[in-house]
Amino acid sequence: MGPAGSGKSTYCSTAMEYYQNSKRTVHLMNLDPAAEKFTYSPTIDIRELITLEDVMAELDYGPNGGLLYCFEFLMENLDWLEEQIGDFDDDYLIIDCPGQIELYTHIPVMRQFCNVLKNTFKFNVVGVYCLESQFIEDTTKYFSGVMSATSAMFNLEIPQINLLTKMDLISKDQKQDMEK
Ligand SMILES: Nc1nc2c(ncn2[C@@H]2O[C@H](COP(=O)(O)OP(=O)(O)OP(=O)(O)O)[C@@H](O)[C@H]2O)c(=O)[nH]1
Repeated sequence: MGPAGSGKSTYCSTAMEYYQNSKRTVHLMNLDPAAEKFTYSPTIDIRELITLEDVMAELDYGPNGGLLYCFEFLMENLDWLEEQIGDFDDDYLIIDCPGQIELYTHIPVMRQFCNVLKNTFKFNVVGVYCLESQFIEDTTKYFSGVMSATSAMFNLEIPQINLLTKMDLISKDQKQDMEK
């Protein structure tokens, strides 16, 4: 999870490759009903159940209301999800989430989804919150990002790893400052 463009999909496909190379069985789910293209092929794709585009066209919703509708629709159609993950047993499942941070910080849908994964499907759920490392150049942006990550952690009530992404774009001087 994390803001739009923070590197979530890139992290998911890299993690997927890592697990596959370590001979673990791993699946990848796209949970973004508005996703257009991927750097990976998802095993499970919410867009097979519902897409934001269809909701906006058919119900005349805006993007935010449409996204909420998609999540509510998913929660009402858990038999679809059960069919998709029915025989995963002890496999790993990486879930690539949408970039609207309000889903993690103050709207209950993602928390409900995590509860379903934990209580109904018996997964051990861990959140990975992606934050662009360039934010450390700007105190306001950095603190705002850190507070959003903290808010997600409190709201979702799952163990959370906070990840600074795009470290290759950080200058040598900034890296040295970080290490101090
Ligand atoms: N240089 C650099 N670019 C990266 C890195 N990770 C992601 N990017 C680039 O950042 C852009 C956004 O990355 P995505 O992985 O699509 O980000 P996202 O959070 O999934 O984006 P949304 O799905 O739109 O919310 C893409 O152009 C990536 O190639 C990184 O570690 N280094």
